[in-house]
Amino acid sequence: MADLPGIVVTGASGRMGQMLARSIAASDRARLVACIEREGHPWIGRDIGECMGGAAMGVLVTDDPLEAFAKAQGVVDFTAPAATVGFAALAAQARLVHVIGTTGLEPADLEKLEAASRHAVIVRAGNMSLGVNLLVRMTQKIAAALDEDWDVEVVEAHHRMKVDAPSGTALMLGRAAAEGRGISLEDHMDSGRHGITGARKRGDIGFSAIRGGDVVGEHDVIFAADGERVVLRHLATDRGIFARGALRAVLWGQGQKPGQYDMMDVLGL
Ligand SMILES: NC(=O)C1=CN([C@@H]2O[C@H](COP(=O)(O)OP(=O)(O)OC[C@H]3O[C@@H](n4cnc5c(N)ncnc54)[C@H](O)[C@@H]3O)[C@@H](O)[C@H]2O)C=CC1
Ligand SMILES: O=C(O)C1=N[C@H](C(=O)O)C[C@H](O)C1
Repeated sequence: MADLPGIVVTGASGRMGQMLARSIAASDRARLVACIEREGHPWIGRDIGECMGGAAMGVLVTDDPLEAFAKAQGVVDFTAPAATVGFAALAAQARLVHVIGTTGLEPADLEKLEAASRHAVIVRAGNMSLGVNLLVRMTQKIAAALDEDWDVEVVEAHHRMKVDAPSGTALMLGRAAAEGRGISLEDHMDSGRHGITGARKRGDIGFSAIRGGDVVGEHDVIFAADGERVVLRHLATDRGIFARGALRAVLWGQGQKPGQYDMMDVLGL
């Protein structure tokens, strides 16, 4: 048991944090060694199992990442951009594998992650599920096979609490379509239409976001031509799919060379 990699979960009281803490504690391939929450959070100093309304797990929630990272080989981080950038610097110092599920990162944040990845392994993906990563590959292949007579639209739906749009997954899918077409997403992205937008620009990749209720995550990639449409769809109904991917990623990252990786590397897709 002591030989298994020790894993820290950040944002432990969150929707994903709780799912990750449960999944890692239940795994026979890793040990949950600490949970982190932000300073002042009511769970600090308490057992994570009891905080989640179950039996004690023997793992405390702390607001001190240095103390937590000192006893770990990996950290799984689904929090918020500012928190993730801070954790990346500390994980790099401690040479931990840092698995990042956080979305909504800006270019300046990505530069800081790039700097951290010179010293340690980072695995980052806007979606850690096997199904979505397969869909990304399919999107790339279909986009490569179709010309600009086929308009590409990415439509996503999430729960009412989600704070970023387009979702990380929608961006992965849009980027895959752009790569398939051999164009840059940044130059062809059409997001948040409103008012007199004018006709759709040929070759653009459109994004629409729905927010409501408790939707875990739904993504459609629509290829629309005159007279026909191809629709690729992924429906997430259980956050366990993301936790499974994240656990696989943190185990895969052990022993890899420092650098930035994604779920395509982990899954060999
Ligand atoms: N890549 C993937 O497969 C997935 C990514 N996500 C992303 O993960 C992130 C979190 O999602 P949810 O769990 O739904 O959000 P949430 O809001 O339920 O949880 C975030 C947690 O992070 C904590 N946190 C914020 N700043 C912190 C800090 N400085 N130190 C420690 N803890 C801190 C918050 O207190 C909160 O408990 C979002 O960016 C979301 O888009 C969510 C699901 C799957
Ligand atoms: O915030 C969420 O919930 C999710 N976020 C990720 C995203 O932005 O794509 C992954 C998943 O769709 C759930």
